[in-house]
Amino acid sequence: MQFHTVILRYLEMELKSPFTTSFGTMKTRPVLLVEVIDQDGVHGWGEGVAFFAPWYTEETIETTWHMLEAFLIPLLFQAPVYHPDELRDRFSLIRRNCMAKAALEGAVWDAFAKRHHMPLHVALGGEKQEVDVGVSIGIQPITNTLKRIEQALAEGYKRIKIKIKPGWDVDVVRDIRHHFPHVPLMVDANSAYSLCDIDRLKALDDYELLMIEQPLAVDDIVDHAKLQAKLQTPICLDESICSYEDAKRAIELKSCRVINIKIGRVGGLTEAKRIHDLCQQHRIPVWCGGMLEGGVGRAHSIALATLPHFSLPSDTAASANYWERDFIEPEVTVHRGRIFVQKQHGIGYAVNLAEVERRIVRSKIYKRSKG
Ligand SMILES: O=C(O)CCC(=O)C1=CC=C[C@@H](O)[C@@H]1C(=O)O
Ligand SMILES: [Mg+2]
Repeated sequence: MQFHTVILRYLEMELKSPFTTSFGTMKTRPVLLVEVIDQDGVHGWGEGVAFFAPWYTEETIETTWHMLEAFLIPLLFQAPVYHPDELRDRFSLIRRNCMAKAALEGAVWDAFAKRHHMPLHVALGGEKQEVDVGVSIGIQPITNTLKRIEQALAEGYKRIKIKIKPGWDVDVVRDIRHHFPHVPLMVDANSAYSLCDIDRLKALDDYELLMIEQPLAVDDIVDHAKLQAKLQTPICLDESICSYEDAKRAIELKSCRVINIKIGRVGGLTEAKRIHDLCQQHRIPVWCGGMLEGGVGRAHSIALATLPHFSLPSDTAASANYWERDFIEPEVTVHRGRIFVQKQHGIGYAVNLAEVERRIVRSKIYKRSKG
């Protein structure tokens, strides 16, 4: 495939309700849509998942745009792509900037699958026809939290994740367990703790949590190993794992017992697959994390979650969990906690350009120069 056109579109999406984590509250979600077009007019779609501010990783929507414009799109135009796996090497000239790489690589994967007349999940080697789904609930007053959990369970979600931070942890989990003694429950701290908080984290061992996600700093896999040795509850790493090498080190050091794989955080589907395969070899359970994506990003995550070793519910809730109206057709729906994987070629969902236009902040077309 020789790509000759890339279109970047920056949208702002209003969340149905604000989402609060240990680092702040989000009401509006910026989305960077990437469209690639090859020599035969095959289109592919990708989504950049960075936020406005660099509080989850160091990337933001603006740094992503810059990296794409200044470096990654020129690298894509430089030579044909026979298989999307090649982009991992081609982009390795650029350090990190994983979300920028993943946005463009994802669009190429979609085009590749469409060109070969197959659904993206088949192109990736995925086998499942449906994926199990959980829901992630932001920090909010306990009565609202309990109500949200009840509603999510009524909708069939297979696992509940709540966000915690120091001062919003053990008491909340105790309350939840009181009302929902047997619900599959986990917590996500987004790095809000240090080893000094070990007693507080150990107190969570009493509540049969599936896992504690990213309790310590993003670069603290050594401390995570010390913590995991003292906790019964499995630690799941999220922000700490940005590559295959990170996953390898975390497994060797026993820093975690579960890994959350997010396509954007690890630099694309090819790297996500490598981490999946590594975890499969080491019998480390994995699940597909979410970034409050729009429909295109969610479609990529659903395809990834069909790989055989994704054994725990994904953070890929229904479109209606986040938006009044998503910009894909059909929207993502969840039935009894499962998403049925689309059979159409590529990501399996069409981009609704009218819905995209409604939210557009700016867009730009990049053309390959001839010769
Ligand atoms: O997309 C979803 O539903 C998952 C939402 C979620 O839990 C997260 C989204 C974005 C950043 C984080 O706060 C968080 C996570 O860490 O997994
Ligand atoms: Mg997380």
